[in-house]
Amino acid sequence: MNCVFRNALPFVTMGRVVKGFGRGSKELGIPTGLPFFIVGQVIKQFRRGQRELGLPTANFSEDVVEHLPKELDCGIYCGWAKVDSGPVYKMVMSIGWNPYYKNTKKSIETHILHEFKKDFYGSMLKVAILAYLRPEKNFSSLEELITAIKSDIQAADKLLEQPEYQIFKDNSFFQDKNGQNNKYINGHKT
Ligand SMILES: Cc1cc2nc3c(=O)[nH]c(=O)nc-3n(C[C@H](O)[C@H](O)[C@H](O)COP(=O)(O)O)c2cc1C
Ligand SMILES: Nc1ncnc2c1ncn2[C@@H]1O[C@H](COP(=O)(O)OP(=O)(O)O)[C@@H](O)[C@H]1O
Ligand SMILES: [Mg+2]
Repeated sequence: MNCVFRNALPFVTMGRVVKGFGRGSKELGIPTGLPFFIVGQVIKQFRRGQRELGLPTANFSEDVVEHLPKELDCGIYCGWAKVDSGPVYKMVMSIGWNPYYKNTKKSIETHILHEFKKDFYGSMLKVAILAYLRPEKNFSSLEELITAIKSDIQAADKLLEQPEYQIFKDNSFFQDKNGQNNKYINGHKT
């Protein structure tokens, strides 16, 4: 299974920019290049999400992090996510160094707005990153970090209800064909 995913990675492709995505602006310091689609394997990290924050984050493998295009700056984002061939759910995502924990490696972590019955390490995670919420920050307490993440979740929950974000839920990127996405393979239409 590992091998199948590794052969398919990195899988990072850019999609069509639709009306309402005039957010990317160098003057405002907001990243351009959205929406962004990523698929990769979920790996084990520090387990702080579940154990310390009560907010698990599915972390992408190192190959995905290494091949992330420069256009996608560090920060907090939201969009849609799908685990293996499951349903598409809302998600919030952190891309960066987790300044509160002073990580030495960059990570891409997705918290899915759904209660899963069990962990899904090793699964294939697909994400459509649609909107930038804020830069990553340091906090003086764990409670402040948790409050900030909960506020991101609320903001994402509301934002993703808007029609220009809803359409991505049905994007062909998320559709399975023989267990694989055959429409885009490593950025090439098939
Ligand atoms: C929506 C969201 C926002 C986050 N914002 C920050 C942040 O501003 N600063 C920070 O240090 N970490 C931030 N994080 C990352 C958490 O610190 C991280 O998810 C936690 O350390 C779990 O890491 P682990 O998966 O390696 O166990 C954020 C995570 C999410 C999901
Ligand atoms: N709603 C969810 N969103 C993201 N991951 C979840 C969710 N529910 C359960 N998980 C599981 O929790 C794991 C992440 O927990 P976390 O404490 O962040 O550990 P790690 O440091 O290994 O990423 C995910 O890899 C996944 O298997
Ligand atoms: Mg995590």
